[in-house]
Amino acid sequence: MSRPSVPDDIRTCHAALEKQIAAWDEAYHGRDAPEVSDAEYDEKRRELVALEDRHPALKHEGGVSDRVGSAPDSAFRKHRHRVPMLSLDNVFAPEQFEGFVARAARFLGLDADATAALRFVAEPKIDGLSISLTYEHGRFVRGTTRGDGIEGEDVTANLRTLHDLPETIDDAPDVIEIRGEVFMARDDFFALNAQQEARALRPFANPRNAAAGSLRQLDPEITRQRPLSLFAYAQGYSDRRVAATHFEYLARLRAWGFDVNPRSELIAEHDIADYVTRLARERADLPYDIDGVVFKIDDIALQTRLGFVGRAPRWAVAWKFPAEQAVTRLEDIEIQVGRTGALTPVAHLEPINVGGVIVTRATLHNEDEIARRDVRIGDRVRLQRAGDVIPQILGVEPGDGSAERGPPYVFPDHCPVCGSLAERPSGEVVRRCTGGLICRAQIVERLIHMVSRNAFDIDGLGERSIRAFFEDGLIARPGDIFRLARHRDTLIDREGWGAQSVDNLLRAIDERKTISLERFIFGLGIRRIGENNAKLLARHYGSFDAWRTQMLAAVEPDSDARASLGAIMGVGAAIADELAAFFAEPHNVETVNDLAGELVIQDVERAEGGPLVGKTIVFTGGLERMSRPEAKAIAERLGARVTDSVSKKTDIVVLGTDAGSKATKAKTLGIETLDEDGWRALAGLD
Ligand SMILES: NC(=O)c1ccc[n+]([C@@H]2O[C@H](COP(=O)([O-])OP(=O)(O)OC[C@H]3O[C@@H](n4cnc5c(N)ncnc54)[C@H](O)[C@@H]3O)[C@@H](O)[C@H]2O)c1
Ligand SMILES: [Zn+2]
Repeated sequence: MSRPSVPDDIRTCHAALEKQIAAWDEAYHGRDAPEVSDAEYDEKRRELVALEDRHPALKHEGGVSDRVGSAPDSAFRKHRHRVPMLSLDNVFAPEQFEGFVARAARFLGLDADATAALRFVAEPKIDGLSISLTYEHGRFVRGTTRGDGIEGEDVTANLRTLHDLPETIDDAPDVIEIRGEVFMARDDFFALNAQQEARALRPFANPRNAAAGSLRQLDPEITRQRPLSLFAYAQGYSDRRVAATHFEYLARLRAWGFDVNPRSELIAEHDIADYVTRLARERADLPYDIDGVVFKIDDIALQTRLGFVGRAPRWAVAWKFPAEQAVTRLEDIEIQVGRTGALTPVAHLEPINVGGVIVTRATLHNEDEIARRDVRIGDRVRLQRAGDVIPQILGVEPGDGSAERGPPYVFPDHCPVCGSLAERPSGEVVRRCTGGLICRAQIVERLIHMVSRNAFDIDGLGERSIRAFFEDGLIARPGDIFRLARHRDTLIDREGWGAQSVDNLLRAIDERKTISLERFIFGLGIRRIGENNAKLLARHYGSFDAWRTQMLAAVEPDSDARASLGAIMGVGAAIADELAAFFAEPHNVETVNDLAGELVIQDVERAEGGPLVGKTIVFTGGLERMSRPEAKAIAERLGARVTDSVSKKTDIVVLGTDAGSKATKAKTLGIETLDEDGWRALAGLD
């Protein structure tokens, strides 16, 4: 039977969705730093599944719709689970739960009575990360994360730092995998975030990410300092059956010394809805965030027969709660000015409890959103907290008409901090203060950015200190941070400081006087120059002097320097323009020079004695992931000589697409050839 063909545009759309979701998965599961809200993520995933339902030919082996989590991080030792670690299918309403039961009954061939006799274990669905614990002869030997469900990361040493984890278990099978959830209680999470902020480190988006980020540390000592908890709730591999039912298994886990959620209950189908209602009511009072209930068919023999399909077991399902919402009064709209001058509206709310968290601030996104929802000061607004810390305003609650509303909100066209004009280029949603160099808000935000973790990473110099030092005139521009030692006496006299903490701070600053070029570039906080671009620039130019010389030359729009800047793969013309605009401003150049004068900026490691030193290399055919000029520049930087034609003196020929006669010639002469991936690997680019 031939497969129905899928129109090209649908295929393209499907591929784009897969690519986007895979990237978000990697950010969320791999780096514990989600790039979008769960709601936005779930919507795209639903779109993908709907598309594949309509066009089954789109489904393919290893496709995103069947995938769990993301691949293990290479920084950890990989470990293959004996039994895969899966995700769960979701239901949101009673009919959907009935559908789940009906599918299981059909699969097992159960009649109505047998179906009615099914028992389920209900467990709160905690938002953490699942882990697998292997015990051999009763001793804990290995702990792993879920990873992509097949292979996880070995985090044994980190898990050993958890108080709730039994080191030994009695009367256990020779080999058993016990599964559960590592999570962070809500109060612990807020305390950790406050600590992160005080130290100018990035706060975590939600307790799940905080738990995952804390467990997936290369240094177990960091994990030890993080308040992680563990609930055990499932079994993986076992060479001997330890219980006939899941509920008995939970009792067994308790006897072994694991924490098992005390709200786990054994119930019949007709009690399901009641359990959901009860737990939803208790939700805000629980010390941890939950996003639903997990229901598992209790009989383990039936579980085994049911097995799994795609990315989820057939014998369990997650009943997801809607995101927590509340209604409160919008007291004010504050306009915050960011590092790059962006004006961001923040809602000030009459304090309200949303799912156990007192909320006083929420995001209003941007000017257009406020207008679209016609949000006005004094309105009663509906807000939602969905896993993430910062709640969103969903809209205005309809009033009863008795109260008069305030006037429509007018977004300011001047910076509230420096009074400069705030412009909004056509096609952009963000309005920006044009005061750049005189805008105190931008100056302070840049300083805060500069000392942050991925830039200069100065221990003990957090947002609060920067603001205070700036207010008192101790720091006015970046270079001043490295001249703070001159104010040692003044600092010691400050409230809450003392000789010792000041000296610690000065030492921490001193340690950062030697800095890598990429951190230096990133630390400048130039718009659009994030860590990735900073790295690309550093690698490309190699030294601070080379970089600065080229940036100054690139100010001229038609210069070679501008063209080659834009040609760096991943940089592009728009970013090149941004850098040029930055260096066109004499004050910026002065600031950069002043800062650099205080520092030792390290050159990017040249591959001395690397695989390309002294080699003659020829590129032929088209490269997909970089331009030819860039490839040439990289090869030269790594010590190679790049020529146009293949001869006996050629050492390496890199074959792009449609390589043609040079490929043939290389073959006749017996010269080493590489494809693009091989070239990237040799150059250390991947
Ligand atoms: N914002 C983003 O960019 C982004 C990206 C990827 C995933 N996500 C979110 O992650 C979720 C999907 O992740 P998922 O695949 O881990 O699925 P899931 O969280 O919906 O369900 C499976 C997980 O539930 C957990 N769980 C908690 N209590 C349990 C219990 N008692 N028994 C069994 N399991 C229990 C386990 O860790 C298990 O792996 C979605 O909510 C999605 O929105 C968000
Ligand atoms: Zn301003």
